[in-house]
Amino acid sequence: MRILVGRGWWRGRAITAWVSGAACRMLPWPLPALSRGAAAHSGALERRYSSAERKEKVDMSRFPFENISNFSIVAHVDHSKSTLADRLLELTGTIGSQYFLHLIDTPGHVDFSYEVSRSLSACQGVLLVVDANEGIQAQTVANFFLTFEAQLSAIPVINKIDLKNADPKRVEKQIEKVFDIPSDECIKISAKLGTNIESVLQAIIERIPPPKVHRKNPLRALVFDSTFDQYRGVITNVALFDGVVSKGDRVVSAHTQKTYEVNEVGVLNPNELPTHKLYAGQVGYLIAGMKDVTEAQVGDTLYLHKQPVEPLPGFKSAKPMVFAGMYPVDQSEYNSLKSAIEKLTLNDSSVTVHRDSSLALGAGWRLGFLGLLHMEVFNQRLEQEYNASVILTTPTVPYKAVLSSAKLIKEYREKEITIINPAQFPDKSKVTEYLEPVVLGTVITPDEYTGKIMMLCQARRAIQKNMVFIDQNRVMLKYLFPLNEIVVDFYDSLKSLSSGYASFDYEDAGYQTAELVKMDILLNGNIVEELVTIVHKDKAHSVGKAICERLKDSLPRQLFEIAIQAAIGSKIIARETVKAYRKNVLAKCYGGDITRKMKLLKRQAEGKKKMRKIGNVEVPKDAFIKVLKTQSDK
Ligand SMILES: Nc1nc2c(ncn2[C@@H]2O[C@H](COP(=O)(O)OP(=O)(O)OP(=O)(O)O)[C@@H](O)[C@H]2O)c(=O)[nH]1
Repeated sequence: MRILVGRGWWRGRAITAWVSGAACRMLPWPLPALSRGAAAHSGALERRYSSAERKEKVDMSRFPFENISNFSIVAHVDHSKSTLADRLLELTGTIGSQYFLHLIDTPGHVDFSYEVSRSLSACQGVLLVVDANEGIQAQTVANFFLTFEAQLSAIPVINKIDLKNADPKRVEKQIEKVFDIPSDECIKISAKLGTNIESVLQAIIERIPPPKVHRKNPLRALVFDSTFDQYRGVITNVALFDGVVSKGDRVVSAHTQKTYEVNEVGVLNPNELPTHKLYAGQVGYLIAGMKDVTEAQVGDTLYLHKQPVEPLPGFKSAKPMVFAGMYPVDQSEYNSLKSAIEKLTLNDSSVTVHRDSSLALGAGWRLGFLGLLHMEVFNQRLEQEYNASVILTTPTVPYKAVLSSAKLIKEYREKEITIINPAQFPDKSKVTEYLEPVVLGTVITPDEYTGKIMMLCQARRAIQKNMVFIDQNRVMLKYLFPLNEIVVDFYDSLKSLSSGYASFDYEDAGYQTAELVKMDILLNGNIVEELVTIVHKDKAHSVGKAICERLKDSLPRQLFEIAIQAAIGSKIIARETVKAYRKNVLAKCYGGDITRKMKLLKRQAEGKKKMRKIGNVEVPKDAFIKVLKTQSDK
């Protein structure tokens, strides 16, 4: 499964940037002919620095905030954020400068919408890039609304006008209809050929307001990203809203209240370039002896020791929304996998890790991720960078229960609990209601697929909220989806129903009441702990049936009949039977070769050791893997 992932995602540089939050680049503005009102000009910053200059450090006071633009590029996958950024860099790198442009690269994907919102809060404007052939897609809409919420100026850029099928007029109209931006504000470019890129730079200067900041106030710096460097510790990306910071200052994290001494400040150009100071309005990096990224959380505010300030609004701790069990394929690899997970989480504090164990799969962990893409990327990195082979179980979502039992409330010390592990699912008699996470999904599709897509959404318990034609033959559908219904294969189904043309994106929409039940799977009357599942009442039968069928296909026949049952409480809702059979491993051994017979019997005994015994039924590890990995196929 892969959702909204473009090629660019896998480029070395981009993957780090997306997983950990954001990366930032600084663009010196090259065109002295352009000016914004009465902005003061204050010297030039050359793009290439001599080693002497590097040693001396750049004097950032030469850039008054009126000459600074902090902006970001947002776009649907493959609509060419990277190509445009490269073009802008190329163009700005030619001559001296009057303006200081910070391009803050946001992760873009909905899994990281909190990181996107924090990165955007460091900006005053965005370039909203739309492909001239594909037009507005679901991710364009999601990105636009994040921009709108952050009250930023959006500059629509229609890219790829060189394509044979480009229809910039149609896209202009879509932009006007969906985002209410007059079509004459759209800039039409070809990032590939470099056509009209100057107009984009000009629009950044003219249409994006300078940051509203106060350099004389005490320091107030937003942490909008952080990375871990083995030798230098945590490098935080900061946007200064007030004040000044320099090497030797002592800064305090508003979130943890820990104090640190600043060892280095600088800007990213695009590599780290140390500066004397950073001033309000500027975006740069700060190194201050933080040991791991949990000390520099996205959205935190840094202020000067003994000069506390009101923290910047919007801080949230990372909230995992998708959980999955992770086990080494071979238990002998437990320690190497543990060390790989530790290394990856050093750079990504939003992954939660709890030790877990399963009688069938051995020792492992229960990991929490921001979303599906986040989970997939983490898994891919384990495989690609650490050569790890893992079993990742079907993802689940965090449910909630509002307790009515005084005893349970006392035990949990709260009335509303979050349930990550089905074993903790409280009985219906002890709760007022169960809740499930929901998301507001946007689908954009050519009209001809609308009927099929609506049926798919209905089958996933989604409630339609809106439907509009964004042009003659493209439809935008909005649905409220239970998160659980899209975590497994929704995106793949949508793509195959629409021959690849529909796009999908979603945003967090809180929790809704749900009729949830705990479903047990029994083998000859004994509960299989690994397969206990929380499901919606309406889906219990189909999910239970699918698990029973899958188990039937993967359980070897044994000397006696095996009843596979799905049950809610004492009520059986699905059943399959594996007929009795005796596997005679000696069947093909004619004659009296006793050593060969012994060998075959020994191998059979070893095979049995790998089985997990449930009651009198022996279940091979592979059967668990098959069921756990595909449990929510409907
Ligand atoms: N024809 C044409 N192709 C373009 C243009 N700009 C970018 N492309 C191509 O479109 C594809 C995607 O461009 P990228 O810049 O990688 O897009 P991106 O948005 O950064 O991609 P992700 O990081 O995957 O989201 C690449 O194959 C580019 O060469 C353009 O103006 N015209």
